[in-house]
Amino acid sequence: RLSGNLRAEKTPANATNSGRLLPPGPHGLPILGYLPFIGPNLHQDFMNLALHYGPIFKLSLGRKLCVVVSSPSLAKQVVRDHDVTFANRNPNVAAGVFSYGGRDIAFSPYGAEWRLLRKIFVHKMQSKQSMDSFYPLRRKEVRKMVAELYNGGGGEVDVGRVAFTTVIGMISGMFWGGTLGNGDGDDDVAKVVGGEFRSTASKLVEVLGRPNVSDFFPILARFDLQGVKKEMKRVSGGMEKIFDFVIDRCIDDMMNKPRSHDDHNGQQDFLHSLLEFKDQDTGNSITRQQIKAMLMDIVIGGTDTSSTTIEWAMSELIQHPEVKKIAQQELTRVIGPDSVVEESHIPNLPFLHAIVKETLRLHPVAPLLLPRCPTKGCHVGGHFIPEGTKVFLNVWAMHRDPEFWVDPTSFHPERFLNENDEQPTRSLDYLGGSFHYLPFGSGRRICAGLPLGERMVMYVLATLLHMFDWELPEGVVADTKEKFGVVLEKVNPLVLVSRPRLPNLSLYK
Ligand code: HEM
Repeated sequence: RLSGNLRAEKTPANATNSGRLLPPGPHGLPILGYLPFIGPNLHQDFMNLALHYGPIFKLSLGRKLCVVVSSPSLAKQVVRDHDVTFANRNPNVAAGVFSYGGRDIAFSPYGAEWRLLRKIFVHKMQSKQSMDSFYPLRRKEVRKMVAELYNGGGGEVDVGRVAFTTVIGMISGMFWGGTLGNGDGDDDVAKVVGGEFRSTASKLVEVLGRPNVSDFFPILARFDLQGVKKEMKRVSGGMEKIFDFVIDRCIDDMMNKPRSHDDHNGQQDFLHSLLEFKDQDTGNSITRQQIKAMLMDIVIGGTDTSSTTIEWAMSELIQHPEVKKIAQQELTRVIGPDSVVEESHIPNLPFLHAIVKETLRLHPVAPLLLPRCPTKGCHVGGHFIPEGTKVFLNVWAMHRDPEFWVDPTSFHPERFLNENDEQPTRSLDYLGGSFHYLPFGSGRRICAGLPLGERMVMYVLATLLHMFDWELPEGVVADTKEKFGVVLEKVNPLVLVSRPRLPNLSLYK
């Protein structure tokens, strides 16, 4: 549990003398810094250090100076008061490879290119109109998931895997559904591309999460001692080939059948929109490399984040059957026992929203967000943070701080229901103005895919709970052991058995 130390934001006695006093922190060893003392779960180690050194501390990981911020008021200074200074990233070597040296949205430096890419992404893919028009594609994947679970006949189900397959199917449909379909039609090429896309996407995330000595000792980076860079080049090269293939098909398609691809309620797939894009002010298009970098971001930022959240939610629910029961009662009330879930039902499910919020509080998939990097020296909480420092916001610790949360380590979705809970809850981005709940980050670099992430998580979770009853297999005990990586995963994948819950079995086919 957190102690008062975490909240004691002491102003250092000599801060005014030097004006450049770094935060306190452990010394570590020469050259290696604190690296040998860090365990696999960085977010937990950082919380323990915060208990000792306070809500802002520094440590060296190899040659890299890092600062960790663990209180909402200091987080606010970083992401709001000094938002522009901290709107830069510090990509590790593997991220540098897949993003073409930071030419994507997630890792490009704050500036005109980032603004343009983010604007295109948000307008073309995340606007309500686009989201609504892509709904048939999401629905198709959810229906497929239901049929597969039903046809599995109650065997054991790896919930994270099912969620991942569904989410990646939704994403590929939105990318190039108008060009290739989702790979489940008759087109053999589409099938191969779809299958390869799924396996390459998994591999990409896995390589990105590998610890890499080059990240801590830039001087050694050119030797690529563990071969992470080489492996990332190989895997992202594979993904690039898929993107190139589909982009070429899409261009052919546009030349042969101009403006014909509007088969999703008048909305083209995302790739068509990107290829047709022209900046209103400059008339410029975006380059093929920028398109591919953006697609990489969506694959990496949008898949595991969403499917892992679904797995964590199911994991908590299986350990809290009373909460699962209330959620299923809400679903029956809103949707009825003779209908499947539609996205239009989602705003009317406040209790399910509360479950997802509580899941993201206890298991934020990015417990340290994506690290920020100040473009110039800056003061936070009276301490000096030099330019180029890697700055982590430990939201995992903030989400468990007893100053802000009653009984913080327990799963209580009710805490997110308030006197307005009669009103439909519309967004996971609740607490917009406060800084003790930041599962999607905050400020200019807040998650660019929040609307889509929210829709996918809510829709898949609602369907799993409405259509099926879930239990642990005989003799299996549930747990919530977590593993730090690109996303905060479960150590032991959640395996459950399912049984149809609705009487009308034709709804499962
Ligand atoms: C449950 C789902 C998701 C969670 C919890 C999540 C969380 C996050 C977090 C914590 C960040 C870093 C924010 C910061 O530094 O302040 C982020 C960034 C980002 N996310 Fe998500 N994300 C989710 C889904 C998605 C989806 C579905 C997409 C795309 C389709 C996406 C695309 C991105 C991108 C492009 C960025 C970088 C934004 C920038 O640097 O400007 N995310 N996300």
